[in-house]
Amino acid sequence: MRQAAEAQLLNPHCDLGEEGQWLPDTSAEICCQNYSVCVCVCVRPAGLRQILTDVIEEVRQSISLDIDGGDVVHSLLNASWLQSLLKVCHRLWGCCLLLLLFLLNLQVPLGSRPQKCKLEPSFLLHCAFAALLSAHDTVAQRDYGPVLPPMPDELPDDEEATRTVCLVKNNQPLGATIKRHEITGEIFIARVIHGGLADRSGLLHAGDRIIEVNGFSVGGMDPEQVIHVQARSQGTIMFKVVPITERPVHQEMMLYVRAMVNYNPQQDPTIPCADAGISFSKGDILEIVDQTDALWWQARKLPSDACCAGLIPSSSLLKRKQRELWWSQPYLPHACMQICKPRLSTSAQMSITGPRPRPLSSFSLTFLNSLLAGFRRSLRLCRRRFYSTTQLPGHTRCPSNCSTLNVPYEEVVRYQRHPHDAHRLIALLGPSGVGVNELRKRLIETNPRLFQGAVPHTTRPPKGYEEPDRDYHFTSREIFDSMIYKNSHISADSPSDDWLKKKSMFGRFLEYGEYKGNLYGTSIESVKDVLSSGKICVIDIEPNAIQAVRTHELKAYVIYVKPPTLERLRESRKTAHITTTYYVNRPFQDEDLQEMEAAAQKIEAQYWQFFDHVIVNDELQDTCAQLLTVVNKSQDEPQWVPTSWIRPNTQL
Ligand SMILES: Nc1ncnc2c1ncn2[C@@H]1O[C@H](COP(=O)(O)OP(=O)(O)OP(=O)(O)O)[C@@H](O)[C@H]1O
Repeated sequence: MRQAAEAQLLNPHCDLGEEGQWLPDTSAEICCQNYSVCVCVCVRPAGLRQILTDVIEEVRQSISLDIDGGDVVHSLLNASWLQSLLKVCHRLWGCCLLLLLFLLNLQVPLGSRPQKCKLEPSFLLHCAFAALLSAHDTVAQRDYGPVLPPMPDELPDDEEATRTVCLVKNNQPLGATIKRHEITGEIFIARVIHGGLADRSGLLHAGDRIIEVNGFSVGGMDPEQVIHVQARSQGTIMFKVVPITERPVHQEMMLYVRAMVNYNPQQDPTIPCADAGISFSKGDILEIVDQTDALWWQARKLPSDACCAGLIPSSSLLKRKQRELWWSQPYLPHACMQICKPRLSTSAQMSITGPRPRPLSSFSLTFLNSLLAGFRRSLRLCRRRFYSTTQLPGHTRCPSNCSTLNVPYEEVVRYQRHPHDAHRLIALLGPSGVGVNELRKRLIETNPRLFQGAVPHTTRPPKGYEEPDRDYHFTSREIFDSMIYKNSHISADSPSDDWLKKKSMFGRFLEYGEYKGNLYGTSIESVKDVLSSGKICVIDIEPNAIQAVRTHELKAYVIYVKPPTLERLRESRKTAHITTTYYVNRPFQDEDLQEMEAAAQKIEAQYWQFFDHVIVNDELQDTCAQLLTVVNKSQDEPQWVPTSWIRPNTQL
């Protein structure tokens, strides 16, 4: 029984009773002997009671919090205490099953039992109960080992309590890093990696001072030499440590983030241990399991079944790194600034036939410059021109506006739309010519009762066949300008300015632009009108409008339409036409396809982290089918969304 108990694999993070301690992992087989402090290794009923009490308390706290139900369930199911409880249940169930088998055996009529079953059922039952009672007595009397040598009588008062920990090496790393004290030169355990071998042993902690490794004193050694000694050991490895006296209380909390930047520990000279780091790319979801260290957090990349976490830079450290990198780059105006000026100048370069746009008033020019974006067919050429002429952004110098510099990790939660809630906005984007409009059109055609576009605003007069508020919201320039102003300056219900309040009743724009002297734009209100009618609103946006749609009220699901390889583009677009002017479509030329590919690279380099889904538009029919599936999933299945959408005022 004792051996069986010693071999059990239980979670070391849950204390089972005051003196109790989870048994170590079998794969580590820790033998714990202490020269002056006795470490008890047992499983006590009090411990189980404690777990159950914790469970009830945690559930009670979860209920009292006003948070998303799915989030609570997800947190509960992932909680370490539940995992521990399941392990306990698993083992208890194993015992019960054994007992049940004996009892069943007893129920079977003697005649029907196989001949080879020689033992009488009553005898088997007796043995089982006897073993059970004996195990109970053993545990109750605390008659378990290893039996430690008696404490020496004459122990000096200043004798330090030490702990000897013996781990059996397997092919897993130890899961701990060490460091040398700058002044004393002593070697300490710097950090224990969550879920690693050392962590699961429960016997090595950050702050423990290492005295010996495999019998060798580490006094005067460098951390590298200590690691060398450890690496040379075969079979088992033994540490003699002075345990840290006051272990920091480690509060385990669930935190999920979306990475807004790429990170590779192998290219980071400042990481304490590159092998302990994990790499991640923009858009990856990370589960932060430890934020104790202000500089280096521990995390898992999802989806993952790895129990061992890895090191990642903390939010503040990553911000600092991004800033340093940014300063080291050659100056490039940031896209959020570039997007304005080149647009105006390129539209001039483009020599679009027809009257030139009338000069904007200084008022509208200022605000148009701040968020100029193309809209529909009229400005597709501007988009194409813009992406083909601007530099690849890389790390551009715009510290105040660049979101990746300010928020390297975006806190996220799993969100499941309630059937009675408004649908999530579907925002499609991609390089010009890739097929965003084609896909949007086809999606709406599949079910016009469910899918609908937003009605745009324009300052141009209606054409004969156009119906106001169905084809366009035809507005005056004055109202359009006030909506642009509202975009930049006033909150939705600023009471101070009656004039603006009256003029801006149409709300703010997601994006807007000018073509041939007329303004065009998509307002948030137009999108909300569709959503509040119970339909799914499908719009196409410029990449720089992503931030405007990623809000609590619209909860946009952003789908990036990516071109296939150049080879496949040539093949699939043989009969397709590209829009060159308002009136002219012509077949794609190779140059168009190359421009599309280059534009795609630029968009991906800057905005990949915001894409909820990426669809490669190769075969049109296939892409349409994929799009439909993805859109349905976006509404019906849980998705990672920024925490601020669900719990405002959340910041890392
Ligand atoms: N997968 C595809 N295979 C073949 N042709 C396609 C495919 N996707 C789109 N097309 C065609 O490519 C052309 C350009 O598509 P579309 O107008 O939708 O581009 P876009 O992304 O909206 O770009 P822009 O805004 O510049 O027009 C259209 O003629 C469309 O029918």
